[in-house]
Amino acid sequence: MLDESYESRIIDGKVLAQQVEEEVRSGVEDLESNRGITPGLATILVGDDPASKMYVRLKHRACERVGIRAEDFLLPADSTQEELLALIDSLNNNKDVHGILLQLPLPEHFSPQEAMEAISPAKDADGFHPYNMGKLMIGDEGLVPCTPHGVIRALEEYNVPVKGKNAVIVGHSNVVGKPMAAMLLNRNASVSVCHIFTDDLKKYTLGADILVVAAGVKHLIKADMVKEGAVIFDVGITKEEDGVYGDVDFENVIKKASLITPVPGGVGPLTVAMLMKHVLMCAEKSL
Ligand SMILES: Nc1nc(=O)c2c([nH]1)NC[C@@H]1CN(c3ccc(C(=O)N[C@@H](CCC(=O)O)C(=O)O)cc3)C=[N+]21
Repeated sequence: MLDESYESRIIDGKVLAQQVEEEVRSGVEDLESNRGITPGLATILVGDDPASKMYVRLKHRACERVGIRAEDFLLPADSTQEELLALIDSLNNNKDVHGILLQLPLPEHFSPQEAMEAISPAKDADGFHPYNMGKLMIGDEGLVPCTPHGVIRALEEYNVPVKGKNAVIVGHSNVVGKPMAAMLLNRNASVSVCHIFTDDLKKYTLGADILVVAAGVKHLIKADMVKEGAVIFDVGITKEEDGVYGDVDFENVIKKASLITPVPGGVGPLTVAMLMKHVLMCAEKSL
């Protein structure tokens, strides 16, 4: 079991998420009393993948907690790209819908890129639209992807210095790795992005003051791969019969880390809380 002297090193994502949700709830109340607007999120789920259904449910429950109106749109797995685009178009034109979340992944025969581009950039609560991604790249952070935004929020809450620090990201996905790199660069970290083709991962991770791991490989990061005092964010989730595992060998790595997120209860809840913040932002900017 975990030595209790390490407990203060754990970044509790649930506590941070509660704090963010509290801010959102009060923002929602202000918007309602000042402008008579109740923020609304439309979620689109295509097919009935159990994990995706679970994630959408988590988001709906968060909406309930903060007072955002959530509407659930379900399309059968065998519906067409055209039907999906028609739904997105109707939601783009719906004044009561301020944020649109298209749950990923989509079934094989869809083009997720085309669908995400069809979402109005102003309603892009996920921050996945190329327009919002482009703004992020030039340092104008508005609607940014929720998971990296949550990591930045945690760094701020814990007063972790970023400027001039070595930040290493493992994973170069469009949803986590690439936007995370941009957000850390915007804060003047020296950023390295590693991925599946990196030939000596340890060479990079050993130099990391801030390490963000989003590879989706259970316990990829071992204690001998991290620097003493590193701040570590574990974005991976691997579900097995006996439990949920992160990309970091938490029990051993915590002995070297100064701060570390657990799985579950780390980056996941924070991601959902940032989504709530983004829906509020969309509603505040709506006409
Ligand atoms: N358009 C889109 N936006 C997303 O934000 C998005 C998506 N598609 N597709 C799937 C991923 C996954 N994702 C998670 C959200 C919360 C937890 C979360 O809160 N997990 C809990 C429970 C973990 C468990 O028991 O499974 C935790 O980590 O403590 C996890 C994963 C959002 N995603």
